[in-house]
Amino acid sequence: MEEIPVKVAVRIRPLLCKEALHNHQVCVRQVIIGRDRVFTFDFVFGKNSTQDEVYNTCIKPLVLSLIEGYNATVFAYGQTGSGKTYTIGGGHIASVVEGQKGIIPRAIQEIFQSISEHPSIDFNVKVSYIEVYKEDLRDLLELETSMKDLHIREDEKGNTGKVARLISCLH
Ligand SMILES: Nc1ncnc2c1ncn2[C@@H]1O[C@H](COP(=O)(O)OP(=O)(O)OP(=O)(O)O)[C@@H](O)[C@H]1O
Repeated sequence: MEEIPVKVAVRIRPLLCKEALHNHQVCVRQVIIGRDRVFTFDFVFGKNSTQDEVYNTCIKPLVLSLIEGYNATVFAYGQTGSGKTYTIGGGHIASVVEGQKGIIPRAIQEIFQSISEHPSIDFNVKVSYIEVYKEDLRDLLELETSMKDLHIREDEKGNTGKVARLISCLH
């Protein structure tokens, strides 16, 4: 059977304390569009799922294939407050406890671990960290100039940078 190149995972976050206090209910049951278009997903993570589980199931295989020379893209998509930043791990990374770390710090750790295990191969790691908000791009690694006019450009082969695509986070 032909392998499907795009995989979709859905993650349901737990209710926040303030939501529980206001007696909010988890509203996700099944994703249905119109009357009968029920959607299925490659992975489903419930409210008790851990960062470790999400990373090991969905991301680790991609990072390992990246080391072998394949391209990989991971992005989070969802309405505001649904848990994209938490899952991607793009918040205050340094202050996050180990088990709570999201995709970015775990992927970076794995990439450099693999590089150190392959001393005979030359690796070139480039990182860009850009927030896409509506039509605006913001360089999160250069905050002073973050409001300058940024554009995504491709080289003649259509490349935009592997790591940037691996850890891109759409808002
Ligand atoms: N799986 C989870 N377990 C525990 N808390 C979570 C989880 N996912 C999200 N949260 C919490 O829910 C809140 C909203 O999550 P987050 O900021 O990641 O949403 P977001 O989709 O990035 O929102 P925005 O688009 O507004 O930036 C945060 O307080 C976050 O810590």
